[in-house]
Amino acid sequence: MSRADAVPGRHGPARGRTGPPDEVLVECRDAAVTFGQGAHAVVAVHGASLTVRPGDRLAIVGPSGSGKSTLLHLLAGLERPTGGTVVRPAPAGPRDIGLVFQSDSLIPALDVVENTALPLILADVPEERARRAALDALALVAADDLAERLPEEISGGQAQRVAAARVLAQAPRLVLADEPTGRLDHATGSRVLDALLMAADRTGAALVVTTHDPAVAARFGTRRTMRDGRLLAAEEAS
Ligand SMILES: Nc1ncnc2c1ncn2[C@@H]1O[C@H](COP(=O)(O)OP(=O)(O)OP(=O)(O)O)[C@@H](O)[C@H]1O
Repeated sequence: MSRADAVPGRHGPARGRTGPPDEVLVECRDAAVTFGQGAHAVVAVHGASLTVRPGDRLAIVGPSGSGKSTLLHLLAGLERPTGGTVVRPAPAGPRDIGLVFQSDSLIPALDVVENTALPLILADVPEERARRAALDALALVAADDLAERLPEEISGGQAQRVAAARVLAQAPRLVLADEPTGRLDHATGSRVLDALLMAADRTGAALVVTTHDPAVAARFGTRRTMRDGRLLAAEEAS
């Protein structure tokens, strides 16, 4: 597989926790996922090959049910391939992969700022520093006014912004976002996307999103289309 199924972003030089230029964060080699068995088997992903390196900006596009989320779950290590392999050359530590998923993943008993700071606290960042980083990240997605609220007191779209802020605060090397703007109006969606792209530029992270939205995909250096579980060839931005 050649360099850059996903190419580096166009948003300036990467800084932060960068590694060697050819470093691979995660690679799918002919990776497949079949759910169920026999007559009920659904092949969600057919033999996908994809390499993600620091600084990559990749949008996986395609219609509902085409396998985008399943591919993202493979990259995240949340789904095991039923065929082929997914290789992660360096073992992923607690702060190495940041996930922004469709389903609400906030902890009900923690308020918004505590939820946002949680990955840092789990990685032993001192509480006050973690809280400040969380508030900064919430401000980036215009959610700092929600800081003291519980998840049940915010809307689904606001929860999506908080999930994005949590990843921004964590500053992981690989950010995987499943339809990060799916439930947001255009202006708020743009703001979340700006924040994710800016944070990834700042830290040198790779950013991989799934999306239905061509306007979102257009902001990414590389677009890969999923169709009926098949990952089509790269279409690189000019
Ligand atoms: N846990 C599961 N068990 C059985 N089938 C599943 C499971 N998860 C996904 N599928 C099926 O696999 C296929 C791909 O689903 P996937 O969620 O990856 O698509 P998607 O492109 O992300 O869709 P959407 O844009 O609607 O989120 C679909 O046919 C779906 O019904």
